[in-house]
Amino acid sequence: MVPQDDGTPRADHLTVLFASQTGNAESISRSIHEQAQERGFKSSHYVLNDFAKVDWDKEECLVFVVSTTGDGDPPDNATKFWRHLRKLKGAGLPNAKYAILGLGDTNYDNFCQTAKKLDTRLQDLGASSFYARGLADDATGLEETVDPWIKNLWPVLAHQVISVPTIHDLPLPHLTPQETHIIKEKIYQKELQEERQQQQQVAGSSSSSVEKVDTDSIDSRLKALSVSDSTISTSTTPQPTNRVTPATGHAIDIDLSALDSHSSLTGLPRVPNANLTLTDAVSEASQTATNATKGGLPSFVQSPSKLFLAKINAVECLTPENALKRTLAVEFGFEDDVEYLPGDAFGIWAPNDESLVRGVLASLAIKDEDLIKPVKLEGKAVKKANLRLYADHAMDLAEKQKLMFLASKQGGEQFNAFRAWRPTFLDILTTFPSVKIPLARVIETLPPLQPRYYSITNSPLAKSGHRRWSCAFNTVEYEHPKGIQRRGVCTPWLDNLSGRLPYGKLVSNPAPGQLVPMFLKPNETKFNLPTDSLKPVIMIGPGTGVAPFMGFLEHRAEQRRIKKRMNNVGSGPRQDLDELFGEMVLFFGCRNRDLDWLFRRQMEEYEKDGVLAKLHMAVSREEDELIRGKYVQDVLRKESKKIWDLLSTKDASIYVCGDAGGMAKGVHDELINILVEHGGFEKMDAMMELNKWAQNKRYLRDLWA
Ligand SMILES: Cc1cc2nc3c(=O)[nH]c(=O)nc-3n(C[C@H](O)[C@H](O)[C@H](O)COP(=O)(O)O)c2cc1C
Repeated sequence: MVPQDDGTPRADHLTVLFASQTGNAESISRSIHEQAQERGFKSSHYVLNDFAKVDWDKEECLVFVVSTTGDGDPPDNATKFWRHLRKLKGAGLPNAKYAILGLGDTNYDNFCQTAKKLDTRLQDLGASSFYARGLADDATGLEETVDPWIKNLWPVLAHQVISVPTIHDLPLPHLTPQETHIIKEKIYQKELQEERQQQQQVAGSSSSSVEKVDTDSIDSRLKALSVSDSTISTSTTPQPTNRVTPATGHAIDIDLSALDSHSSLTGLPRVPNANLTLTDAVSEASQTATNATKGGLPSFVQSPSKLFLAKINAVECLTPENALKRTLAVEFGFEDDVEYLPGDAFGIWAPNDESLVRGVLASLAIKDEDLIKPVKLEGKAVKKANLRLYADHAMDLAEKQKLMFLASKQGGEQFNAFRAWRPTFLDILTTFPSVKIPLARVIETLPPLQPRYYSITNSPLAKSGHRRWSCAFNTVEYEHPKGIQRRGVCTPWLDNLSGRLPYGKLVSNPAPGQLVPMFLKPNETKFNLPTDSLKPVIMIGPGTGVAPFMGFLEHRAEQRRIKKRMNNVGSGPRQDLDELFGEMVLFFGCRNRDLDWLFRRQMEEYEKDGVLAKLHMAVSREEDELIRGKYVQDVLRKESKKIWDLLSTKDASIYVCGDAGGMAKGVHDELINILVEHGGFEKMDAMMELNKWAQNKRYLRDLWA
């Protein structure tokens, strides 16, 4: 155990174990393990029969996800473990603290027997439970228990296991909002005046104030955003019309070989309760429609913080056709002033794909699209209880039988295979075309739309920075392993709104009149520039992980500009900029510099102007990759001496943003190596030191799966 700042001892890692017959417990436990890693816990994942790989004497924090099979029996991949557990004597596990999530089905007599027995046995062996046992019922839908159990596990786990924080803590501004305002007032007064004049001129020549582009010298900012040969144009993109072609769904093959026509299906979930009437749904929809015409949200959606209706100021495509990923930079503008910091993010409420909505309407023979708009039609988690509901509404007997089979205990394997296709709601309707579900039931059984989050890439200190947010993202469109094209919700929507621009093309005001509902998501960790501006900043962000760092760099450029101007007013002593601000070092990674070096021009300019002390590139698919280093962690290794100097002599802070998997782990390991190699730490001490830095917000990570 490791004593923490608050004196509570915590384990240094977490072990997630599972027992699963048909794959549910396995995938749930894997998801817990992956989420734990994303949240900065060191976590391992084992099937229970591999118990010998676990050092039971040392294990201090265990999470079990176990199902029950047969007649209250443990799954096959836990039987060896079960025997081992029976043989253990006395208080064999005095140090262990554990949590158990059981999966079962109330249609069986021995509901969640494995979980219950495991709980009792662990207590007998001296282990103690640190979190209430969860028992999920496949009859009503596992997710009803599993989702909240996992959600509430994290805060409890934080008291059990040490972690490197990855979600944002309270923001700590370099300048307070008041200071920002005062400085802006003084320095920008003239510029703001010019800007207002400019806006008045444009307003005078524009008939609609809503469609008016924020003329905050937009062309110059767009140019600043763009690669040098960008073509800037104002969009003539056609607006979404009612003539969108309905999408076609994919019929999914279901293997019925295990369906024995003589035996009956058991373990069927209960049909979800019907609470919503069509009258409610219609009134909900009319409210939504009213809101929608105002550019607002469906009425049931609670925006986590104040909602802004933003215009799309500009869009630019940052990558050419032959790049692996299509990356867009988008700038949104709004009329209110908003206080935020580089490192903050914003959420967007994007609508369902219009053609998908139309496909569903056509399939269910419904006209009123407002009714279907607020529910999530893209598929991720198909629920057995919903399939059971659809079976009740299938006109065709063969389809009804297939749906019942998928929802039953006997069809467990086929259900998992079906779910692996990630079917959209339209795919389900296409697979079972005779299903005609009443609209109210569709609305209440599908989950609501979710916001999507993006890191802000600009600074509030820049001109009109408090009235615009920029971001950069890869458009999510991919081929599912089964050969189906799948796409995200928000990124293709924004891409389509701007007419799917080619590389190097930048469009201002691409969707006149289109208002995008969005809200600020302030940092919850201190993933902001250090309060002490003299502290060096080491930024590690390959791919779109560089997004918040572009905000950091613009902020620092503005801070330097403000100081420079201050140097030129009044009679005080001149200050050397490099003495006022610590070094900023960026480690950026891409595949090929000609294809996906995002924000290249800005990075080069920042480096030339001294804002960025050094840009370190890692390129993974170029011939000289061996010279440069393939991944950011390779380049970190090459620069290890310099990094150690910044850390040991100047108290530098480290920021990592991007993929929670390989990259974050590789970087973490490399930082440990640096501490060992140059700082003389033992490996274990180096790990502890990094954890301490994470607690002190000197080592910050903003990661995604
Ligand atoms: C053949 C079979 C027998 C089952 N027996 C039980 C049981 O005795 N008690 C129980 O609570 N659940 C029982 N279940 C339900 C499963 O535990 C439940 O469907 C669980 O989600 C399966 O998880 P898994 O895929 O990880 O094995 C049984 C399921 C099957 C297919």
